[in-house]
Amino acid sequence: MQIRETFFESVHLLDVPRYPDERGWFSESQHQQQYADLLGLDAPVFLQSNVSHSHINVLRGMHAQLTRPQGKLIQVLSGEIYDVFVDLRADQATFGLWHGIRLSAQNSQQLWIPAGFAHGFLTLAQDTTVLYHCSDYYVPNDQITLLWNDPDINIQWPNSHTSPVLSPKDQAGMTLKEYIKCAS
Ligand SMILES: Cc1cn([C@H]2C[C@H](O)[C@@H](COP(=O)(O)OP(=O)(O)O[C@H]3O[C@@H](C)C(=O)[C@@H](O)[C@H]3O)O2)c(=O)[nH]c1=O
Repeated sequence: MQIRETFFESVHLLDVPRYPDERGWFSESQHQQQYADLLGLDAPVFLQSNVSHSHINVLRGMHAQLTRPQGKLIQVLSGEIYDVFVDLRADQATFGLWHGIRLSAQNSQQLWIPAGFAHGFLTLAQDTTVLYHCSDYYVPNDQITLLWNDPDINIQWPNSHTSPVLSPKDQAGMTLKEYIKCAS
């Protein structure tokens, strides 16, 4: 497996091998020991796995958990997304900065986002299915939503001329300034 650096030192893009043959292809979606070695993590790394399916132009996020932050290993099974992560690690010089990466079902790339980031994505294709493994459980009362279009974060979403479809929770997300107050 090949590991690529991204804008943030601890966020990695992984090229997961695919094994094609006359039937189609095979690929491993999660191998505890390999990921622990590759990413320098302690096992157990993943406690919960999720799948979401979305129509085109759906924006989910930006989500984080305050006291039980989740690391996420993200992979697109069908369609395409623009995946975005915002650094919420208060002790980092990159606090409040964001980065985005396109992920698609065309390859078996996976994106590893460690705990401490808010995460979200915009779907760029109809019938987009995303699989992600999380390093901790979902704790609804612990979750916060950062506003996807907070001018202080200034995420440059693709197709910005059209309004994305958001859940009511995500429409009512907090700004980075509000987050700083609520987290301190
Ligand atoms: C995230 C999650 C949701 N749910 C339920 C709650 C709700 O009824 C329904 C939909 O939840 P949400 O609207 O929060 O789903 P969604 O907006 O897809 O939330 C996800 O967004 C992406 C960007 C992430 O990074 C994930 O960690 C997760 O927060 O599913 C669970 O049962 N378990 C879970 O782990």
